[in-house]
Amino acid sequence: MSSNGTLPPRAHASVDNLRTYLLAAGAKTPHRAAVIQAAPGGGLETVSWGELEARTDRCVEALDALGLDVGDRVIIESDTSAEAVATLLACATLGLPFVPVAPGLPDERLRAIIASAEPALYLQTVDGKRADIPEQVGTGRFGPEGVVVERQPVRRGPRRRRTVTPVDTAYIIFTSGTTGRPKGVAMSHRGVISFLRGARAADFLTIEDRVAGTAPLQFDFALFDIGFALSHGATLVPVPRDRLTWPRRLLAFLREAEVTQVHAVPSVWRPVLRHEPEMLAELGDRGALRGILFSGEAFPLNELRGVQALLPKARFINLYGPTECMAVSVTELPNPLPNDAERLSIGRAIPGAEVTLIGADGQSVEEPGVIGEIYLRSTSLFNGYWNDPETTRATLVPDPLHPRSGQLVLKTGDLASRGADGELYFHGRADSQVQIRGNRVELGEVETRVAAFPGITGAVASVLPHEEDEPQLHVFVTCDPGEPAPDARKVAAFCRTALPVYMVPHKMHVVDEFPLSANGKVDRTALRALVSS
Ligand SMILES: Nc1ncnc2c1ncn2[C@@H]1O[C@H](COS(=O)(=O)NC(=O)C[C@H](N)c2cccc(Br)c2)[C@@H](O)[C@H]1O
Repeated sequence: MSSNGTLPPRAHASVDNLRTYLLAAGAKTPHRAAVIQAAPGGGLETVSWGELEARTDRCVEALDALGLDVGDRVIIESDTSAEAVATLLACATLGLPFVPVAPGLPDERLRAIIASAEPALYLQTVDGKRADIPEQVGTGRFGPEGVVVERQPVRRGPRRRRTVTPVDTAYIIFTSGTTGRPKGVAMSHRGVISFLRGARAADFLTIEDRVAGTAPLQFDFALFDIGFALSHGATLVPVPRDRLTWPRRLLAFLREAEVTQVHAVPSVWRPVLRHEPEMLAELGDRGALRGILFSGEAFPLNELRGVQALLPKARFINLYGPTECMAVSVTELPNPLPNDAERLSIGRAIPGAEVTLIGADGQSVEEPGVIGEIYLRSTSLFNGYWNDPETTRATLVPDPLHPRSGQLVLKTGDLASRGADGELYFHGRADSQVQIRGNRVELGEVETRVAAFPGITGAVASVLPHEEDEPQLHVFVTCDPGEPAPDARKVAAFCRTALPVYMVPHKMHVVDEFPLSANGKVDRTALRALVSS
């Protein structure tokens, strides 16, 4: 009993809460595997649904004893694992927003997140290496046995909340805001669950599936992998980070764990295509692999075609959307893609959500092929940016179709057009739209064309400022290891036959591989720095 004689606040079983929603599917089959993961001593270990719930409740008891109140933040530093899932579900049970971070996060980044989120508690795994957590934050470690608190959190007065509601914040994802100050995306239980419910319409998973997740825990892709797998009663198979760096090790792990679905950003497949195509084909041919889900950035068409050719029987899902709404759409792509496909469909919003394209004139775009900015109406919209009402107001805006209604919609900053059948096609970020000689350049189109040149395996286009002249279009390319470097003039001529002159790259740079961000997306800023240095 807490100080004022009432029960500590908890999510009632009938109420939308991440814990209730993610454990529900396994409640009837407590002996089935909820998580299959690399065992500390090598090989694999299985954590059943019954064991996952027992671990979650052990964590709840330990956290409950600290007297924290609904809304007090808990940082969880870990890779995805059964222990991490139990700990974040325990936080959800008590209404403690968790802030997931991966072990590789630089110290100063963690300090910035702590300064912004002012967490009550910082938890890392039993073998975590992090030290020097600021004094005002409680610390502890978690493992298969539950949570052990090392430094008590500073009590912030009596509990004032009596229960945990669906609109309470489930987690805060800190993304690298353009200003360098971390931007905390606060997502509610209702938001996450409404997206996961809508995503089930894709009918992509069954309880027999083993879903490999490859995203770091600070990326909402990882939270989606956990949510999508567990809400279907399927088995989550977290891929250890050190397995991601070498294709052979990654594919061996997928084979050993008999994985049926792989969720990954497109860049995960680049080294696999380059070094171990046959091994990937085997996973689809004689192995269990039957589904690929990707998100985070457009999958380069030539690379997607390469993966599809090696997995002719697999289903491919393109998941698009910003963290501020978990995502917008879940679209199954044809395998193989039609030969004349020039860009990937991002389909249509999940059931229960609706996209409106808004043109430069602020009116809704109705004609096919015309580009507008994606505005999203949905119950999966985030609660706001942590401690930043101004940026929140610029992102959760009055419905442009009915400004007086009080309804808010998400202004995504992404551009799209609709095909004849109403499906959406992604045209990049509004803030990265570039003009050359007054013409809008579609970087994706430039990249697709350059990557089609014989011997070029990848292309990333970027407009770089030029001191005395106007901005110039550069393209960074990776090449077939066995082929001679392509002649820039021939590549330009190849582009000239298919693209308007202002979209023909002015300069080509050959790189060994594309630098990646912490979330595994191509790091365009790092590429641009190669030139200005
Ligand atoms: N499928 C695509 N084609 C093209 N461009 C994409 C795609 N998915 C994103 N993007 C771009 O990435 C931006 C968003 O970046 S983000 O906020 O870091 N979040 C992400 O990437 C992750 C994303 N929320 C996600 C991923 C998996 C599951 C869930 Br549930 C949610 C979008 O606004 C788009 O510009």
